[in-house]
Amino acid sequence: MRILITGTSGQVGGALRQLLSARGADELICPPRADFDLTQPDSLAAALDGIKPDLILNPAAYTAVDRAEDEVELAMTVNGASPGVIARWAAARGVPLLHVSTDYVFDGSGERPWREDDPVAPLSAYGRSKLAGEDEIRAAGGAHLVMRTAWVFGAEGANFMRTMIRLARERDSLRVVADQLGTPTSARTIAEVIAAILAQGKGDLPATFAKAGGLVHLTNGGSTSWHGFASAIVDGLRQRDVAVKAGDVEAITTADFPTKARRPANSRLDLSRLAVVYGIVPPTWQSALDDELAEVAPGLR
Ligand SMILES: NC(=O)C1=CN([C@@H]2O[C@H](COP(=O)(O)OP(=O)(O)OC[C@H]3O[C@@H](n4cnc5c(N)ncnc54)[C@H](OP(=O)(O)O)[C@@H]3O)[C@@H](O)[C@H]2O)C=CC1
Ligand SMILES: Cc1cn([C@H]2C[C@H](O)[C@@H](COP(=O)(O)OP(=O)(O)O[C@H]3O[C@@H](C)C(=O)[C@@H](O)[C@H]3O)O2)c(=O)[nH]c1=O
Ligand SMILES: [Mg+2]
Repeated sequence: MRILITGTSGQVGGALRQLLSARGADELICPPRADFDLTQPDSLAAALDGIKPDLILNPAAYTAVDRAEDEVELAMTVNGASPGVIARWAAARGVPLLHVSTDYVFDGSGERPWREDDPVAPLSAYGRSKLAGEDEIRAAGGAHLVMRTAWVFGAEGANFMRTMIRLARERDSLRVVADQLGTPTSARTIAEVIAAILAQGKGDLPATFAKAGGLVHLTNGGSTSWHGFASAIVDGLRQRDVAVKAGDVEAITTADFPTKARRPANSRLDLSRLAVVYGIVPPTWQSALDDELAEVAPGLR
């Protein structure tokens, strides 16, 4: 099978490329941004005609949450309009599309984890742009699976774990918000779950996507706050004998840490559908963090 993977210089695309190429069963086409530019939706149909994929995996996105507040149109084009073009191309040719979306489509109200059919109400320009992408894909009417994930981290790429590692080694103290709850999710876990679903879909991927109604939540197991995540990162570094300058991580509130974009207070995603439909129960976020720290720690000692 010819699989197009977008965004392979990013966390999720990179992990997908690594995992699927190690399995060696498929031909992977991983264009750099210059050859598949989501800021240019009008160029994508011709690019897709040239690539001729049998399956499209689309993790590429505009992911700068605060900057999106000042680049609303650009974020909308990359995260909304372009996925729409890809989805219509795919629907017209019977090519299944797997797309990655976000917890930031929710407003973060309430106390329980968000289910797939709960009402969406994004608080940020990034969240609105990702919701637009979801809507475009559903409207295109082809075989699709939108996977909403959250708080993506890993040994590579720009992410909160790597930011905290850098700050903990540079600064005397860390201050991190304790009133936003969610689930850190490793890019590796996301790639493994996607690969497992693709394996289940061998022969009839559209039916496998349809079993979930085209939408499924996917994070690691458990939940914490950004403060809890930061504390676990610092503890994990110490346990691995990495010198850390910062003392305890100070718990602060969202009001103490002003940012351009608003973020959901309750970002936890309910994983029941993933378990019921696909029989997949991802590892806990602590176990995923352990795996990533094991990879980076040797280089930090
Ligand atoms: N990061 C997170 O915490 C979360 C992410 N998500 C979603 O998961 C998906 C993957 O995120 P993640 O891997 O972390 O993202 P990254 O920011 O690590 O990577 C984004 C990728 O998209 C590519 N990209 C950005 N703009 C364009 C463009 N105009 N044309 C082509 N390619 C482009 C980037 O390429 P380049 O290197 O050229 O910039 C990069 O390869 C995204 O859809 C995101 O919305 C969901 C929840 C949490
Ligand atoms: C760096 C830093 C951040 N924070 C806060 C700000 C924010 O509320 C929270 C996380 O900060 P970040 O900027 O890393 O997170 P953010 O960029 O909002 O992460 C989001 O990215 C997009 C792409 C998604 O889809 C989401 O699921 C989510 O992962 O931590 C602190 O409290 N102290 C700090 O020193
Ligand atoms: Mg960020």
